[in-house]
Amino acid sequence: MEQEPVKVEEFEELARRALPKMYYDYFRGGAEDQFTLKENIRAFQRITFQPRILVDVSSINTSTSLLGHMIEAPILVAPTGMHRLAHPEGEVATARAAASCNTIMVLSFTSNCTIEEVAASCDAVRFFQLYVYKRRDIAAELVKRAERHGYKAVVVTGDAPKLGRREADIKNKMVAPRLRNLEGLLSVEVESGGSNLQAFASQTHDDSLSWKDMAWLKSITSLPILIKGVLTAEDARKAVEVGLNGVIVSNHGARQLDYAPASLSVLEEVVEAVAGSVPVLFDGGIRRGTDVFKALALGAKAVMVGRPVVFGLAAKGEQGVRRVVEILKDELELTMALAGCPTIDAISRSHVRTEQERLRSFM
Ligand SMILES: Cc1cc2nc3c(=O)[nH]c(=O)nc-3n(C[C@H](O)[C@H](O)[C@H](O)COP(=O)(O)O)c2cc1C
Ligand SMILES: CCCCCCCCCCC(=O)C(=O)O
Repeated sequence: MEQEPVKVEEFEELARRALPKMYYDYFRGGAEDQFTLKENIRAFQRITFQPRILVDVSSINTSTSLLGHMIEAPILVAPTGMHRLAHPEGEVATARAAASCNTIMVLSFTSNCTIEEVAASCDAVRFFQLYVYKRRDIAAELVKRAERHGYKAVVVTGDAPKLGRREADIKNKMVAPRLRNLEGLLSVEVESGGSNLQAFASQTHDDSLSWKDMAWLKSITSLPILIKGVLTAEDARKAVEVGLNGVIVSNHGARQLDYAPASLSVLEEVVEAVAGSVPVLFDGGIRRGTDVFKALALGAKAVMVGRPVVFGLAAKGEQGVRRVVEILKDELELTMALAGCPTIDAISRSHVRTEQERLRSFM
């Protein structure tokens, strides 16, 4: 009998066995040499703990609030495209799992289930991720639909003027289904000798999108707007200047610009740049509760999880996603106890040590 995974990483192998190679490669892959993909994981290994002892940790509380919404733990579901390639129930299963874990799912613009189907599937707080297409009216229409169906924030992705070069998809001649949110709005014929995702994105994504356009985005919605893909203090300051409501430190799971820094390695400078004016979220390489703790200690308000969720979905549907989030939460809880932090607010910068700090301590 197959053993139940005891750590999140184990879902990847189950997903590999469950999926056609083309889809598994799409979900797992990064851009080009996949340097950043490895760095996203290695960056966590370079941070160690400075735990405190003899703290009363008989009761641990992982709950926190984000933009006024209470969640059971600061672990969100990142926007990832096309969940029906992982499981027939697609994003509806993911949304139900997130809801049962009392956390927030960020629905991808490139979902297979529609904004409306996901909204109707369960009662939970959810955000909507937006790609801005050359056809601006489509963004306006989808944001309006998300707002009408109770989504609580817009996450605009800023790191994908074009899609990164994912060589496995090119080799596999990756074919994706049409995007159901776009039915009746856009019909694009894609002919490609390689990945039809890349071909589709290069026809549709607005690669002229700039900071100036954030005023337009604010004009089409009253929802809070978070910008996803920030990797520098400079961009974090611009996000605050143009009046956005949150910053997400992310390199898109290393699927866009290869040799971009590991998200974790730039988190602190972004946190310092925004100086508490808006929440800073984080994604890229979260595989353990210890990773969640490290990101929070470096100043993230919450983290988002991409691949592990999709692998959980591919392996075991809704229950698989639920287990992934639960395992991360249980590990976070244990880490908090062992580090001497009974609450999320108790996690501080002084609970972790970077590699530079460790080296300096030898001098
Ligand atoms: C299969 C896959 C699809 C993704 N699709 C989207 C998307 O539609 N929109 C988006 O903003 N980010 C997308 N991302 C990036 C994730 O939101 C997130 O930044 C990344 O997965 C975090 O890294 P992790 O996978 O190591 O957790 C995708 C990532 C993966 C792996
Ligand atoms: C013919 C339909 C093609 C649909 C293409 C969708 C592009 C998905 C991109 C999702 C994403 O951000 C990712 O990293 O992958």
